[in-house]
Amino acid sequence: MAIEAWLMDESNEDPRLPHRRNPNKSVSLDQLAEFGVLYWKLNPTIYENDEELAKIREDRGYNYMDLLDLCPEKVENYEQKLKNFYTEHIHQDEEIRYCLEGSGYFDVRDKDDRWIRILIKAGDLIILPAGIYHRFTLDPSNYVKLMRLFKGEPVWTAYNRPQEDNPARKEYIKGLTEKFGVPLATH
Ligand SMILES: CSCCC(=O)C(=O)O
Ligand SMILES: [Fe+2]
Repeated sequence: MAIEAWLMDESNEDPRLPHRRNPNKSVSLDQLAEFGVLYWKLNPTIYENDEELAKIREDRGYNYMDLLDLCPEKVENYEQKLKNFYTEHIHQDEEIRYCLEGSGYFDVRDKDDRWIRILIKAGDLIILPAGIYHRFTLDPSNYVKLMRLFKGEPVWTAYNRPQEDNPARKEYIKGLTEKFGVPLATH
């Protein structure tokens, strides 16, 4: 099964609920790729010895790797971290996450500034481009184990919205504008 993504509804209910529209408006891999979100399906049970993963890491220069086991026993300041993850932000580098166990939601803004919700399950590797507004939440399963990849010394700094003067944001918007040739909602 490929990745599953959909346009979010507008309700303010618990973020961990699916927040699908009625009827559901699904978003395809091709649509995600159009605004720079990339995806691979891998076999999470062999991650320590996976040639496909090794190839992606080599091709894209991801020499850094660590594991994030997102549960209260293993993460310092668990509640605060979750809160920060769900605060809309960008980074100056790509965000690369590979789900090894559990599940969760990455929300990204599309080119029209609407939230797209992406369900991440074991085996899903996702790359968010530098400068894209996004956030993360656990789902009702309440658990995820993620591999974090990075090119060079890792920088996890999150810049909360608004970031329209941030060079990474400007670069991202420039790419979108060249592709779609339309003014974007920016604020
Ligand atoms: C739990 S990883 C995803 C959260 C996030 O956006 C980040 O770490 O910057
Ligand atoms: Fe992030």
